[in-house]
Amino acid sequence: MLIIDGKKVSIDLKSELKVRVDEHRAATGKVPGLTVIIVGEDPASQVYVRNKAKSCKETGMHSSVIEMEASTSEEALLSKIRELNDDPDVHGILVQQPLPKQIDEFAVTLAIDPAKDVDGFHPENLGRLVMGHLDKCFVSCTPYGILELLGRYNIETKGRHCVVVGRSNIVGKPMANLMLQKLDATNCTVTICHSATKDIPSYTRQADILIAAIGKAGFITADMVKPGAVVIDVGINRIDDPSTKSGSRLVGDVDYDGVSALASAMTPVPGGVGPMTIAMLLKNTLQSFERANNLQ
Ligand SMILES: Nc1nc(=O)c2c([nH]1)NC[C@@H]1CN(c3ccc(C(=O)N[C@@H](CCC(=O)O)C(=O)O)cc3)C=[N+]21
Ligand SMILES: [Mg+2]
Repeated sequence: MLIIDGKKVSIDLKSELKVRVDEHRAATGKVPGLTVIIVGEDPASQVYVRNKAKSCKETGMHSSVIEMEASTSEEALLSKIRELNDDPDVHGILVQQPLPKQIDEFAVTLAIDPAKDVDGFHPENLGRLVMGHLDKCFVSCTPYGILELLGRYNIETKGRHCVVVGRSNIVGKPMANLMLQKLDATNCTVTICHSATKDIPSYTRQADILIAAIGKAGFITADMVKPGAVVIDVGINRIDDPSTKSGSRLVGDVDYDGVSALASAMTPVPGGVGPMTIAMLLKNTLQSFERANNLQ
């Protein structure tokens, strides 16, 4: 079984991005800038925000983090976003989700300038993706990272059956629509399963490429997978494990030990899709900078 090493690919990709950032700095004196807004103090969110800032530094990009209190009003957040929309040194804006319940996530998504929406969540970006205008949009980072992995590992996709389990706006829907496009690492027949699907295993067992984005630890078991399938695990679930120092560990949506015995290739958790999500965020931020400065 081939382990699809997202950690390694993300390191390669970040060093490729650094070369371009260094060239831009030398030529223009400017570098791409990413601003992350975090509202409240969710510890998991803080870990991601720190990882993002660290990766920005590694690639020579500028990063700033704006921390707002959990009680922040929607209007205060929207006004901060408008300020960043107008700031020419900010090329990417990311508002960490989930947001506190007094704030409407969709209103926030709509407020971000689509040209700075490096998450690819704005309907203009998701709409362009669905219509296949990928050169003019931002592709949401997790699906984009999975595409990059399939491409770099030369996974055969054309005409094969891709089953996506999960229909979120940030993973399942963009992922399924990408796999439908006529590109090198896509061009699949696509099925989407979700919480109301009757008999999910009857679909997953038909998958040549199975993408699990359910948010439930170990949901995909060996009996649900066709021998030889390529299995992509998007899940990031922290579960209790008294045998570890921290008392918990990260597992995916796929039962790794069972499924790895019959899959032909598989992403691990951690070290699979997660690090690629961050690398693609930086790639999108660089792309935004290049568009803003007519460097493409
Ligand atoms: N507006 C917005 N955009 C996001 O992209 C976004 C978000 N909100 N909210 C939270 C989720 C989650 N997310 C992750 C990114 C990287 C890892 C990652 O690097 N994971 C490492 C391990 C990290 C660890 O050890 O905790 C891995 O899988 O190997 C995980 C999770 C981005 N998210
Ligand atoms: Mg879902």
